[in-house]
Amino acid sequence: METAGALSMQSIAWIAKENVGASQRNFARFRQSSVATKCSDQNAFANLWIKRSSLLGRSKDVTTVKLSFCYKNAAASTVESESCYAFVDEASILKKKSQDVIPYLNGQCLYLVGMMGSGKTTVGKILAEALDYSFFDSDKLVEHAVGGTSVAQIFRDHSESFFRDNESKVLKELSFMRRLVVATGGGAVIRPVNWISMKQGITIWLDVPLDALAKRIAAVGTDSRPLLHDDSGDPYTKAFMRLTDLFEERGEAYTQADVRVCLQSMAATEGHGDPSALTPTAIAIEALDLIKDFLDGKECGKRIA
Ligand SMILES: Nc1ncnc2c1ncn2[C@@H]1O[C@H](COP(=O)(O)OP(=O)(O)OP(=O)(O)O)[C@@H](O)[C@H]1O
Ligand SMILES: O=C(O)C1=C[C@@H](O)[C@@H](O)[C@H](O)C1
Repeated sequence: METAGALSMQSIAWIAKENVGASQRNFARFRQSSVATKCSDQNAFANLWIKRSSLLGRSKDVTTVKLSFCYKNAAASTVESESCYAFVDEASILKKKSQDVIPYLNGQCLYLVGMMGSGKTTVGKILAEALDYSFFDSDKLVEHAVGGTSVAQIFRDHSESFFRDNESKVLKELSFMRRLVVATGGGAVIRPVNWISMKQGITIWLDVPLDALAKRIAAVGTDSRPLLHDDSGDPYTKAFMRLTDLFEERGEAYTQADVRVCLQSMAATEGHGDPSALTPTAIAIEALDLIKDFLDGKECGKRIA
């Protein structure tokens, strides 16, 4: 179709959530005036349908785009329709979303909280690069502060509470800084004093189902994770059992975060239901969306008050 050919790749390289309207199975309608203006017939208007998974930034390369045209005076609502392929790449989406969120952030730090293995380091580094922030891992800072030994060794040579005291000191020092993404230790949320430090910035909970966490941890082993290492059994089962206990103790604490990135919900929105299929970049993109919503809400609150 001639008009479908007029749809430029540029026009769909970026899909803002607020432009997404009604949805069909696996497709979402994308309202964009530039598409309609590319319609050669002034009496027609266009609907652009983009594969839903692309909206989460998951499709790395090609996505299906359906373009349908409705003529204002026609009896049938849709008289022409065409499918084509377009490139929607995660990197451009991440870049665009981070540019959008930077003015709202105004240099505030981001603190990633979540269970061990939830991706705080992996997603944190992606966010830091996209926002042109510095990345810090609080576990690494504690290791450095205690003379360069590993977290596991600190637990062995000293105690968990010695580790936690140093973790609180590190978080307090970071709270005076700006333009940082901090991956916190999985247990940082249990001390209220740490929330006072982290709430100087924006707190983001990476909420990953325990089953997916146990799979990730089993894949890399539990040597570096002292709280998981002592139990016996196969790596997946011992990780899953211990994570379940820890989550019972801490689940509530994570809900204090300003923003919750729920991988189960993301996977459900994508239609496949598998949180393990979500890329770290897609998770970072979702985090940026939610951070912007959170900061928008704060601004609205200020205006209303
Ligand atoms: N979205 C993802 N999909 C698949 N694997 C992932 C994803 N995010 C992280 N991983 C993998 O999971 C493991 C744990 O990730 P990462 O170190 O980022 O988590 P963490 O929350 O910082 O962990 P910890 O609190 O124990 O330091 C790594 O092997 C990483 O490559
Ligand atoms: O979940 C936890 O309590 C921990 C997570 C790691 O990041 C480390 O901070 C340490 O192993 C404790």
